[in-house]
Amino acid sequence: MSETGDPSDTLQDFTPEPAEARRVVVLISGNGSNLQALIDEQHHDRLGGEIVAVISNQPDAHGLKRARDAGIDAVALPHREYDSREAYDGALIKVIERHEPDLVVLAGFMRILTPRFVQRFLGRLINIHPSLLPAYQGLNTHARALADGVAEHGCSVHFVTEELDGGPVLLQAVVEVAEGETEESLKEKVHAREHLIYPIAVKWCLEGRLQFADDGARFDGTPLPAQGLRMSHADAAEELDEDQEL
Ligand SMILES: Nc1nc2c(c(=O)[nH]1)N[C@@H](CN(C=O)c1ccc(C(=O)N[C@@H](CCC(=O)O)C(=O)O)cc1)CN2
Ligand SMILES: NCC(=O)N[C@@H]1O[C@H](COP(=O)([O-])[O-])[C@@H](O)[C@H]1O
Repeated sequence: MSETGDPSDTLQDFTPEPAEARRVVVLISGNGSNLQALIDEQHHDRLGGEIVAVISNQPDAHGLKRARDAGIDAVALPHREYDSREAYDGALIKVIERHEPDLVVLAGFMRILTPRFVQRFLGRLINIHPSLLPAYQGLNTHARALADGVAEHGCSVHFVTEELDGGPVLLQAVVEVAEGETEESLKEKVHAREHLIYPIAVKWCLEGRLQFADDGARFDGTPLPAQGLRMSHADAAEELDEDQEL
């Protein structure tokens, strides 16, 4: 972890440590199904690192139970106990830094982060968003996509920047919107693909294959297109299965 805080320093100095030494902190607010997908990959030694803490702004988040059941440090840090977003983010930074993460992963973390927080972890802070960014930034993405009658929807993994859901996209997965699709059925389709691509994105970030740069993101040193790498269901399953064969 670079002391300058400059992401290019952080990433250029990023020499992949052995997998067991790479440390991940996950931030959640709710159910934690994406967290569970990461935990499951870790248990199969396919995550490329270890989840050392799970932190939730919602003390009753089911994801905290998932963390405890997996023997992972589960921390409730209620945002309602702080007078301002800045005060909360300051406390959140301290809790995270105690765990010395190589990567901070937002997995259904429903708080807009302050510039101070983003700059502290820029380049090693990622999020999964339930749309094909740059479409449908923000909340209620499935309902908005259905209301617009789009034929395709999906999910995106991106580096987190100060611009809400505007950071460089790393991976995307596309789902077809069927006739008669409901918000719930579409959410389930997208969730299933999130659970495939997020562990892959985390692994590739920890390995230094996905890297943040001032002009976007890179995969194995090559600049990524604006919508990142599109991963089909088969691509993602193969990537995970390949590791399974190792
Ligand atoms: N500075 C950034 N912060 C966050 C980003 C980001 O890219 N830049 N990604 C989001 C994740 N996110 C969508 O993927 C998201 C989360 C929360 C909200 C939001 O409006 N939150 C409200 C509270 C909503 C609630 O409690 O239900 C708020 O913070 O006031 C929008 C988008 C994570 N943060
Ligand atoms: N804007 C952020 C956002 O909407 N994130 C979305 O919250 C869900 C969390 O589910 P989970 O708690 O079961 O992982 C996921 O679908 C994720 O894409």
